[in-house]
Amino acid sequence: MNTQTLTDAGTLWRVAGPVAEAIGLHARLYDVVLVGTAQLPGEVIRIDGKRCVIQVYEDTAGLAVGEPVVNTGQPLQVELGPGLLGQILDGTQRPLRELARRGDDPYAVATIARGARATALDRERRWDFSPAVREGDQVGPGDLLGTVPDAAMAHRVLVPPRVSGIVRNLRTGLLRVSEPVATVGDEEVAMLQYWPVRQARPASQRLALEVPLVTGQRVIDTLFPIARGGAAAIPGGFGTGKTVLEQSLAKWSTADVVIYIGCGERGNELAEVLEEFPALVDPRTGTSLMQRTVLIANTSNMPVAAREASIYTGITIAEFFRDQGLHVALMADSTSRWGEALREVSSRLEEMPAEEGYPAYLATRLAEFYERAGAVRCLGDENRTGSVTVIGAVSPAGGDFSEPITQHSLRLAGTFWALDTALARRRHFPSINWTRSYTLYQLDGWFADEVSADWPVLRAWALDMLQRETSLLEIVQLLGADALAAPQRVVLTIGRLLREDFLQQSAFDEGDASCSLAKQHTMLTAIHAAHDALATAVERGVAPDTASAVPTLLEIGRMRAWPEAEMAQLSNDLTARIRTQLEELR
Ligand SMILES: Nc1ncnc2c1ncn2[C@@H]1O[C@H](COP(=O)(O)OP(=O)(O)OP(=O)(O)O)[C@@H](O)[C@H]1O
Repeated sequence: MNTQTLTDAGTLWRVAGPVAEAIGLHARLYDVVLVGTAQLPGEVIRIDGKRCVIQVYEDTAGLAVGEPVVNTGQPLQVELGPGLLGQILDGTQRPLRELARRGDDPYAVATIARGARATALDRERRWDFSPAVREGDQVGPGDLLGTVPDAAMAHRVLVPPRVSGIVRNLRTGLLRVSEPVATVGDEEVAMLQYWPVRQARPASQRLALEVPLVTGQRVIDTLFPIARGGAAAIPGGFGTGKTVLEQSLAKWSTADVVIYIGCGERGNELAEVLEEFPALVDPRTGTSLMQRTVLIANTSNMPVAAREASIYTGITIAEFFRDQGLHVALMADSTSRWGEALREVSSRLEEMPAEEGYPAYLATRLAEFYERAGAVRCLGDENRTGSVTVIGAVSPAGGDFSEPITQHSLRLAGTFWALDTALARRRHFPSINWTRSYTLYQLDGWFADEVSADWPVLRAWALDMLQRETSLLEIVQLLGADALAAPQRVVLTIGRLLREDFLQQSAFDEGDASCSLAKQHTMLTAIHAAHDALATAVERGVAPDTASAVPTLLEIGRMRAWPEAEMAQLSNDLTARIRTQLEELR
């Protein structure tokens, strides 16, 4: 290619939906360019000889051939620093509240003016910087320079990757994000740092995934736990409870920071998320959950290219908090809408479609996203560890799990929580199907050490009971309950107790929206003891229906309301009464 005829400013040649082409532009792949007189930001996604193909992050209506296209020479990057927590951003990190405020409507997400500019981090706000080093100290990538209070936490200001040297010109006190806090080697280091979104941030070591992200949801923690730093896929059809589940996870899981990417939901649905999320109360602090949340919002009526970028923007911000030694939970709702954006851009590029019209690189792109989940030892001498756990909702059309996004997510995520339309219709929530879901994370050791030595045995027992119940119910449907032997009828009774009294958990029940691991263990122990007593009675010849009808068994349904402090006592007491009642039967 003759680069001599190309310059940093080219000319618009063709526009098709979110895709534009420029000629005469000297650019590298993934450079950010400003398109047209309106200076709409876009990213070079293909270079064909002298033509640059650009995906544009804003509505391209009104662009005309011949308008200028200017290369910024930078890849798509995000601003990182204090002030991110509590923000609502779009896929290219524009602060929506700030932009909407100028238009006076806080939820007028879709009407933000084209080409509107605002930086993600406020340039005027001052932060109280307390240094943790002294001038003359030698520092390297990831070392702590100092902290500033941000929302409810101390935000660590770290030496950026690839920077090292002697600390000079160290400052203290009130500073703006762009003002240097120190010079390290030859580089001025400010709180504000940039990072290209399509590149994973470095860490010193990836760690094995041995600790769960505790969620407070019984079906998850007990049956299908997710590792801190792991990835989960939540496929579910319309109305199966994806949003409620993701909100419960945001609220109750043991994550320090939550990144929520609302990806291409309908405009009004997202408005609901924007209204609901700030109203969620953080159970740890009693203040708004937004204090430790960053919301990234992209509605279907916003440009598709920005939606494509949003998951990379989100995961880069997540890695930034991970590098500070924090545990981050990133939720994407939903990756299907993101995949649709990819499909639309690809079809405009006239690429050869693969499965269901998605581009052939769908699997690679999804993998690039999921692979950025992980637990790491961070750069720096503080011996910090941090993690990013990715939870991706998938909304397959018609609840069909054989479609490409569900199938690829399944291969990439270690945990699969399959939401079930039939369960949701029966109001069984969370509607996680226990026969189709699974976890590949080996966390039994952690639960045995931290909760109770018999946790793995109880968990395996519960899974087995539920599976046996499912097979037996199929027989009952075909042949009726009379076809079952007495011990099989016991399995049906216990399976029902497990489903109704253990797995069901309403997100709207104040006392039960979250359940501690100790309580989960106590509840399961009580059901297990009830099983043993019931099986013994039936072995002695008591009719299964008579045994299953003892009134104390019904009390198992009240366990979820037991106060934490009294549950051990209440459980021992109930178990003893169940045994006595069953022993008295003849
Ligand atoms: N854990 C839960 N506890 C109690 N009720 C729930 C729970 N999960 C879902 N529901 C009920 O199901 C309804 C639908 O849930 P939700 O809006 O999360 O579904 P969705 O899968 O996100 O739907 P959509 O496909 O429209 O995005 C809720 O309004 C609520 O009534």
